[in-house]
Amino acid sequence: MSEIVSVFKDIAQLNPLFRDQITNFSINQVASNVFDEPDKLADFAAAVSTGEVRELQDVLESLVVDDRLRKALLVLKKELINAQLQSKLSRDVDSKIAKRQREYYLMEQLKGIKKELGMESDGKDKLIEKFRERAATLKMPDAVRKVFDEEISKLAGLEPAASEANVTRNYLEWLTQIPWGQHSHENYSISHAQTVLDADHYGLTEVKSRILEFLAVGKLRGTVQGKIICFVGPPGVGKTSIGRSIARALGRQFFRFSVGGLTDVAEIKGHRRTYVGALPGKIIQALKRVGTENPLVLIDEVDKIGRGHNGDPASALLEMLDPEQNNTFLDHYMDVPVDLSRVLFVCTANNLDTIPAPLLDRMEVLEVSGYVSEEKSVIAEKYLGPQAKEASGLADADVTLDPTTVDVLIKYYCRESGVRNLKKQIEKIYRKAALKIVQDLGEEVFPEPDAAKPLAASAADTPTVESQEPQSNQPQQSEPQESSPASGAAPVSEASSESESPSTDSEPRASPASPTDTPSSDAAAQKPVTTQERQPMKVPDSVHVTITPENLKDYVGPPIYQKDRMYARPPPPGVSTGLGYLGNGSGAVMPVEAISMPGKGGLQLTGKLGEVIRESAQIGLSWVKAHAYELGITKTAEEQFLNDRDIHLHMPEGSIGKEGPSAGTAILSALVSLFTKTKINPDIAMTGEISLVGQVLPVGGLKEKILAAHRAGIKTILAPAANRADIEENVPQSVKTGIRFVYVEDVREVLAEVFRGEPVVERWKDTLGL
Ligand SMILES: Nc1ncnc2c1ncn2[C@@H]1O[C@H](COP(=O)(O)OP(=O)(O)OP(=O)(O)O)[C@@H](O)[C@H]1O
Repeated sequence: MSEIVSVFKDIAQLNPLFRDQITNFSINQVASNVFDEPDKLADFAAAVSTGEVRELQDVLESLVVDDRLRKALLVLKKELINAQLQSKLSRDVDSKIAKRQREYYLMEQLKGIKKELGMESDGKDKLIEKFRERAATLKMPDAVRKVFDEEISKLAGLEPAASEANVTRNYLEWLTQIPWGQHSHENYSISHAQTVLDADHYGLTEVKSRILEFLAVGKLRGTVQGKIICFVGPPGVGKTSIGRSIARALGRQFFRFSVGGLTDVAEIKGHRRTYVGALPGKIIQALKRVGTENPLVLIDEVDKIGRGHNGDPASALLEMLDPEQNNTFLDHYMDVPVDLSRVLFVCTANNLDTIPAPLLDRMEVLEVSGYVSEEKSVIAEKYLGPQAKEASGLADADVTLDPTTVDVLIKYYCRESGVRNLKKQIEKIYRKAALKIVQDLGEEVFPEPDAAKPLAASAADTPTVESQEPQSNQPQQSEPQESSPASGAAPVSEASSESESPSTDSEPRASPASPTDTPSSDAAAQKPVTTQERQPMKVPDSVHVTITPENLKDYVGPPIYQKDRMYARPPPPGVSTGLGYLGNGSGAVMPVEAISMPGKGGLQLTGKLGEVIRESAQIGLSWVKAHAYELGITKTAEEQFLNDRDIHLHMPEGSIGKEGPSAGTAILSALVSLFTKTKINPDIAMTGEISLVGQVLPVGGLKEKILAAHRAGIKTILAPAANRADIEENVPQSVKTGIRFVYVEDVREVLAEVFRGEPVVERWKDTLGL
């Protein structure tokens, strides 16, 4: 019974909503189906419809409750709930629709009013008009024009707020910002190019003349299309900056990007438009940035391009650079062919070995080799020094970097083949000099007028102070402005020239000045803001600074290299001098050290040596063992040698990896020197691969090795005979000056030269045929 009562209660609570419509009808229906006592129907219906619980209970008690009634009542309750829900839903929907309609109606009215007033046209129309205007100025190829038209009509049909409209709009932005058919006027004048190249770089004669040849061909052909120049050389020799100079000489726009460590193809070919945040690749971005179809694009570090899981960027680069296919370069984002054939591509690399072969094949390689000390000092004097002086604000000051100081810098601070480090040191010197001058002369000579004024303004809490200040300064500034060249007036002129810009600024900005002043009632809480430009300050003529070798330490700290050479002269037996070629494209003088100690005939190798160089050491040792008697190491041909001793061979500067076979002759000489207890003259350096029977085989990287030897003051170089032509033809005479070259085919010739006049050679004269 209690269950029935609770159902009745529920019905009674739901009921008032449906009093007039559903309830009576349903109850009558249910009642007529369920109850046998028709006279009680009316009472029941009335009780339910009024929701009077007590009455309901009374009615209920007077009824026979059975299963039929229970079921009937549950059906009734369900019906009521459904009906209530439906009515609620339809009411909600109705009110929402009404609200939308109202909003739409009002918005349309608003648009109409704005249009009438000429306040704003439809944003989309404006956008489409902008794209059309842009496209009209471009010479789009037909295929591109077709895509453009399609995209425009697509945009026109889209609701501006739709995400698809955003994608289309971005695409059209890019499509209309590619400089179709727009190019800068090119200048193939040889004399102009010569002037520009000489103004930017010292030396590099070979590179410059190759560039001029390239221009001459361009002049005759009317184009330099189909050429990819690649500058190869050690770091800091000017590969990137000469690329910039070529652009300047040709009158082309310049864009540079580096592909070092790049692993994602999308960086070059772009993302597909379907991705969120998709962008075109670097070259399309370059075209957009420079706004011409024929820029010079410099691709840095092409030898360090990576290989990711996401495709092979080198192949994408090949597609971009290859003159055969780049007139229809397809960027994933743009999805229309873009003609890159007018772009002049210049690549830079430290090492040719790691450039993918198909790419290298299409390049015109120009070697930019390192500099010898004399070249470095001219570059420092004529280029780096003046640039650094100007950059430090000392252009007109009497701050002199003595030429002898530059020599000391080169010798004890910057021994590498490039000039980047030298440039950094020179910049450091001028920066330090600037600080010293400012500190020594003090704030009276170089006052901070700007900082003082806003502070005073806020302290005095008068908004007018600031606007008065420029006025009061205005008359002052005109006198010292003229007298600024006068020595004593320098600091004053600076103070006044600072205030010159506010005075010119203050007039047109008189009105914006007052709003900034208004809130200055609580000026303490406000950060002082200014539109004034700082003016450079002049160093008084009374200041004279000379950087000499003696005071150099105050500017750049103690020397990095303490000695001219690694060893005191002459080094002990077991030390020879090799010439190495480092992975970054520069050469280096690399000593080889060998010692022996009690042991069992083992060979220990250290100095971060690669597989091939370890093999060279094994070959060298085997050769020495095999010829121990002839060399005078053993007394008889049968005598066992090295049974009770170990050898340790080391190549200093262990942090630098050493690869390749070219240290063979130096290793062998070090071993012979060790066993015969004969010293080797450190002025002799050598390079060459050795074979087991004692042949000396050709090696690479000679130009850089000779440059390094030149910088280290080496007097004699022993090189493989097979490299003679390479050295005589390809290495500039200036680099070879002062060095004697000995070309060798066999290790015996090496030993004869290295130990000339020593007992080891005397003993061996017959075998050597001396
Ligand atoms: N012959 C030169 N004359 C004048 N300045 C030079 C010369 N060679 C190099 N420089 C200067 O040295 C600096 C370093 O050059 P740059 O950056 O072009 O070196 P890089 O060869 O591209 O090095 P990396 O391989 O590390 O990229 C530049 O400021 C450049 O102007």
